[in-house]
Amino acid sequence: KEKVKITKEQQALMKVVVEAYNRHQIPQDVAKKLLQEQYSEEENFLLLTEMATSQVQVLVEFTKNIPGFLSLNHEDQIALLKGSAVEAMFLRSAQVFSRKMPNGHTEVLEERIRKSGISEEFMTPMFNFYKSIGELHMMQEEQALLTAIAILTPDRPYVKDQQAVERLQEPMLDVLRKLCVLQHPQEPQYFARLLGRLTELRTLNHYHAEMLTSWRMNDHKFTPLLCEIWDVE
Ligand SMILES: O=C(Nc1ccccc1F)[C@H](C1CCCCC1)n1c(-c2ccc(Cl)cc2)nc2cc(F)c(F)cc21
Repeated sequence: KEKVKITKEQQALMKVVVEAYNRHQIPQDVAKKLLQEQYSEEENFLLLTEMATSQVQVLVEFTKNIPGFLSLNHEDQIALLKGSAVEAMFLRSAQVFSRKMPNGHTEVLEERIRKSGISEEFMTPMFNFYKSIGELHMMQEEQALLTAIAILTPDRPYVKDQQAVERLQEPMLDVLRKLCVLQHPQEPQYFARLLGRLTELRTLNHYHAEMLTSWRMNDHKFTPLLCEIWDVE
């Protein structure tokens, strides 16, 4: 059985990505807000657009710290950000949802989200994803690397130099694979399950524009940044 070993360079890569991931976290805690009180559908929509707008700004800062990203072709940098912003938000939401909370809090949080204004048809796929992320009990190194791997997806629309993106994504996949073997020795399939979540994440991508435009309220206002990043308005 070959002894899996994380090299010095891989340690350094992981450190950079995890520090960037932890540095660029959402300032105010949306879960705490939602647990404090029940908001109207309009207030929830406004909260979502504020959270999502700050999440995009945070994502850009995180991405700039991914080794090699800033050396990519500039149009490709934009294509990768545009292609992954919604996934990064759902991944972040899933991580927020699966955080250990005092008894009963997760149920209240789920209830508040169910009543936030999102139309019923999207609840099942969204909560299935959140629960499947929760079951993985991901460490923050895994969360950070998985987010970086999602951003560095070579086959996003309009990416010209896919090989250059692959060359950045591969080292992340290598260190994540080793980390999974070392942290979850009893679960040889754990790495594959992690990557499977990225596939599930892409399906949520299809729904996101409709989730927003079908929000139970009229006159949906988006920030200019969200109009750029999300396919709305
Ligand atoms: O703020 C949000 N997500 C979010 C965005 C950026 C960074 C961190 C985030 F958590 C929204 C709120 C907004 C206010 C109304 C309820 C949903 N949100 C979603 C979500 C996100 C996007 C769509 Cl289209 C549908 C639901 N899923 C959540 C699960 C949670 F555990 C959570 F705490 C908040 C969550």
